[in-house]
Amino acid sequence: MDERSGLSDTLALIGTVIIGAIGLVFAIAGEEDILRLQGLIVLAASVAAGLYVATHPTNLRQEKRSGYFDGPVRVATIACVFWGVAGFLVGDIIAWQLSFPALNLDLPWTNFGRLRPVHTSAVVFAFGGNALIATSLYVVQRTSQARLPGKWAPWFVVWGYQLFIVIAASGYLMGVTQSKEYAEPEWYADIWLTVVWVTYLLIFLGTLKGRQEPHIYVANWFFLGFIVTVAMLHLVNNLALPVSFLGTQSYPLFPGVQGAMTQWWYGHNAVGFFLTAGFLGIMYYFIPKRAERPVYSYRLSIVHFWSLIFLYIWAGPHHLHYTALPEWTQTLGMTFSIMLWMPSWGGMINGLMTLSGAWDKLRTDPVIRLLVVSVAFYGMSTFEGPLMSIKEVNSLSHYTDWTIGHVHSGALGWVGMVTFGAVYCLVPWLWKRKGLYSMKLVEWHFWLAMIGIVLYISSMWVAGITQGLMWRAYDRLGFLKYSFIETVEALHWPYVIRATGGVLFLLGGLIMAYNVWRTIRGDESVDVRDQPPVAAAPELRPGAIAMPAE
Ligand code: HEM
Ligand code: HEM
Ligand SMILES: [Cu+2]
Repeated sequence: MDERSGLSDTLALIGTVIIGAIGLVFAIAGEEDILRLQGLIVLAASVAAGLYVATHPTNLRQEKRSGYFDGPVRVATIACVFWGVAGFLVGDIIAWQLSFPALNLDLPWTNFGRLRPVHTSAVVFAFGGNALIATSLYVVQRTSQARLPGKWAPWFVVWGYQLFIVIAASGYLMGVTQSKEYAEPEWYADIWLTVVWVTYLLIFLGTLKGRQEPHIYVANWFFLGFIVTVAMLHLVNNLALPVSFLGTQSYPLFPGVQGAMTQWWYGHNAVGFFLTAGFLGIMYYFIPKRAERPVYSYRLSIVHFWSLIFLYIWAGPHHLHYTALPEWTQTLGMTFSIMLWMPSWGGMINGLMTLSGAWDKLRTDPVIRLLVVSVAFYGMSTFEGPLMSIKEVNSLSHYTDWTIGHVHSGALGWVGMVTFGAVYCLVPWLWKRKGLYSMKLVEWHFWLAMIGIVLYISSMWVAGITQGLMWRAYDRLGFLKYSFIETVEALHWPYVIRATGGVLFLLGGLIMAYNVWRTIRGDESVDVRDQPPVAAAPELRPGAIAMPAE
């Protein structure tokens, strides 16, 4: 064992001891049951991590010789599938609750209010976040021809992130929330995420620094943009003062309309950088790789990147139309949202046209189909978004299920499908299998998810527009034509249809989990002939990006 690896083991051990000590303090002195319980979880996790580090001393030189650092990527891939299924399940439960309120069961931890953030965090941060961690750490190594730095840091990122998810979700179930959408976890979970995220940034940058390729492939720009911006958003939006360092509650630093603006600057850019930029990184690697075609226009991909990040950051006020926010701010948000349409569609065209000369693969390879359909949904939701940001349209759509439909055309259609495609590519590559266990099952997954999405978003358009029009209907004397409860009753059937779509989408997710499990277990592929040979295409390089045949 050389000196440096000895040092990294010692540092890792010190880290686990510090974290374990913090867990112990919360477990003993926490002022609320939930904080004591979470302290115990942290303590148990650190003890397990500490034991593992202590019994697995490293030999860095030998590790380096073993090539890419893929253990953490494998864990994140499995976590993505696991949390995906969990998140879809909770989403469908709350969808049925909206159709049949009795399903709230009159218990605090099963009611809609607590389960909704469990759903949103599970799908966005746990399913989506693990997909991004897995793909970014996979892609940056391949396109840089370099190994992730450190011995324990990449493991810390992946397991530390899972711990954050467990702390956040257990908190929601027991009623802990700071009531900021998509940023519900309280101060202590936020601090933990900051530590994990900064480590993520450092290992990503470290890999780029050690790259053997002079050029930084465009997917890495998108991943880096996502990591850096999410760090900034997370820090600013979560500035808060805890009531007590041994209690869960805190107060945000920004009051009133400034608080609202900060929240939606965050919320909107969580969409822009988490759910969009990061997943575009996936698109720019996995589509060319799977199709064995160069990116249609590398120049356009660079323009796509810079225009996207420049425009997205200003569009947040479209979430606060007709509020106390100054008029000019709302107009600014609307203007930038409309401009966003262009780079978004430029990117969509770039993704779709990458298939030029390989369109037949759409017929033969359901994995390519998942990836390509996701790009089509990207185009659809980024057309709908600018439309909804126009104040006159928003006056109808805001507060209605139209927004929920828009969210899920992006979330199920774009984020979901592109992730499924990436997972189906990654699993045979990471576990060095000849192919997936079954392509037929991928085909099934594709169709179940597709029909699920169509049911979801079409029912929400109907629900949203019905709701919006009923709310603004007046009678001859100027009275509201409908009482609120009548508008709720009108939504029953659309809600049932949405929840049915959710069942199909969930079934697709379960099929994926089964297929992934059989592939990892090493079961003989039932239809390996129908699959592209694993790792046939050379790695994407700057030159090869234009010419993957090189
Ligand atoms: C089986 C699949 C899914 C079902 C049945 C489902 C269902 C739901 C339901 C019922 C809501 C609450 C709507 C309301 O408050 O009126 C919701 C909200 C939400 N879901 Fe899903 N969902 C699913 C998958 C996903 C996925 C994969 C993502 C993201 C990648 C996602 C992201 C969101 C977000 C961001 C919200 C909050 C929307 C807002 O506040 O405007 N969902 N979902
Ligand atoms: C050019 C791109 C886009 C623009 C301009 C845009 C614009 C908008 C607008 C105007 C709203 C409604 C705000 C309101 O009335 O409250 C909205 C909501 C939302 N959009 Fe988009 N959108 C875009 C793309 C996307 C994509 C690709 C996704 C998902 C991957 C997405 C996810 C969401 C979510 C989660 C919300 C609901 C936020 C909430 O109220 O909780 N958007 N978007
Ligand atoms: Cu937005």
